[in-house]
Amino acid sequence: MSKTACQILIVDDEDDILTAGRLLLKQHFTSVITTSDPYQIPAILTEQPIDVVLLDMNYSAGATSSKEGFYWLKQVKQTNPNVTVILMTAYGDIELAVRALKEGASDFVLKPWKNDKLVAILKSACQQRQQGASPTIGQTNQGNTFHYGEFIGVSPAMQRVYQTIEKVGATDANVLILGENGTGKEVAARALHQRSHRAGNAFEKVDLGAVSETLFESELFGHAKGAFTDAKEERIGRMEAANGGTLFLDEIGNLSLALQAKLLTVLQSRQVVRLGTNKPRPIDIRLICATNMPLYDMVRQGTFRQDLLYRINTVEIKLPPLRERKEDVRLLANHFLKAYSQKYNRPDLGMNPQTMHRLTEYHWPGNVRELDHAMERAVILCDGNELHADDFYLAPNQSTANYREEAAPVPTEGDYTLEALEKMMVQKVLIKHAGNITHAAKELGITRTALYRRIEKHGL
Ligand SMILES: Nc1ncnc2c1ncn2[C@@H]1O[C@H](COP(=O)(O)OP(=O)(O)OP(=O)(O)O)[C@@H](O)[C@H]1O
Repeated sequence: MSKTACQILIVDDEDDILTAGRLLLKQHFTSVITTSDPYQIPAILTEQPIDVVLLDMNYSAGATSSKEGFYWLKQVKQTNPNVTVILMTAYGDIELAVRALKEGASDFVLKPWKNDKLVAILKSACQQRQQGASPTIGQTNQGNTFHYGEFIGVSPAMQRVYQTIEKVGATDANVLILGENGTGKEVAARALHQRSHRAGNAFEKVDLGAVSETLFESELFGHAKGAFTDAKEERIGRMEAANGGTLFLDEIGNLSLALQAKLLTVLQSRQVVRLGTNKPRPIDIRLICATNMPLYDMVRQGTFRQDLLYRINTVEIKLPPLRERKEDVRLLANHFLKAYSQKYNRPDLGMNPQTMHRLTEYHWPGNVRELDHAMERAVILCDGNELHADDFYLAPNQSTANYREEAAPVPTEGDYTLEALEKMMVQKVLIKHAGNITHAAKELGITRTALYRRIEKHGL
């Protein structure tokens, strides 16, 4: 096995860790130096061409605050800003590790480490040093497509998303995913779950925008038989169903203040009480929340509880809108074109450069979901073997362009079919809520999925 050309320094006060690390890493890297005395760090870095420092966060006996780790991280960066630092931290230190990443560490490993994982992290760090750039995650040479799990995209903004998912996926940290509709928040939540030790257990998604105020408690916490009129059977709630796994609360920004208080109580106590009972039941869940609403503004306006926000946002992932990553539009368009030409048996279908240009310039208010649906519709409706911009029915670029009032065809007498009326109603409500799917669906009394289906059906 050829070794990676890389000089690694391990700093830890426990000799056992140093020995285990040295024995493991010497098999994979050209040079491994160890020290149990962090005060030696500046001298070693000055005398030796160290590429990567694997640094423990606590040194004094019994210390757990990680203060020393931050101090030594700063010393390493001051002595040689180009050295890559990987921190070693105990399992519960996730918040500190996140802070360390902000302060210049490149990555962290949980102690006790898994040999394969540690070697992979260090190999990637060494490669990064050699290339002088941050590594791209999940790059595969499949034509001109770039995959990271289910995600497609090469833009720097998406690279940052992949890197954060890699770093926090394996932990139990609560994650808040922010982004417009259709940017991939659920894809990100599933990717986090798949990378966690909970991957073999449930991934329970609750769309809080679709749960009514009255059903919230029985849906989330469960109920006993007879707890209310329709409670014919005992039922466990979604929180208990997620036990041992991940609970994904989508559209958390839609919760009323009263329900926010109820949710917070459960998250703080880590216990649920089924409606109609008084027995608390412990829950072990990893919490991921998502919303397209401006939670920080809502806290300022008093419509979202600050204490709840701080409980759910240990790590934040922001999914960028598609219009801000034009390079990804190209990749996604090619990906969907390939998928739908296969699905609809149109193997000769192609797209000219002008059409691709129009797609990259379009503002995609519905983001990746809209591009996906637009491509499917274009593949189905296109007459020849070349897709044209007209096949996509792109509205002029403006934020609510898809739902402009003048575009709403008012049914004329004799045209009062249910279909026509439904289309008019959906369009009117979308206009009223400036294209906000959650609000429009709520007003129409249907789920967001049902609304998306109707938007598709009526070509809105
Ligand atoms: N980067 C991406 N690559 C490939 N497919 C993507 C990407 N982002 C999103 N998608 C696809 O777009 C659709 C919408 O994604 P998803 O449901 O995760 O978005 P969302 O942000 O949760 O939307 P909403 O806020 O409306 O619930 C899905 O079909 C998903 O697979």
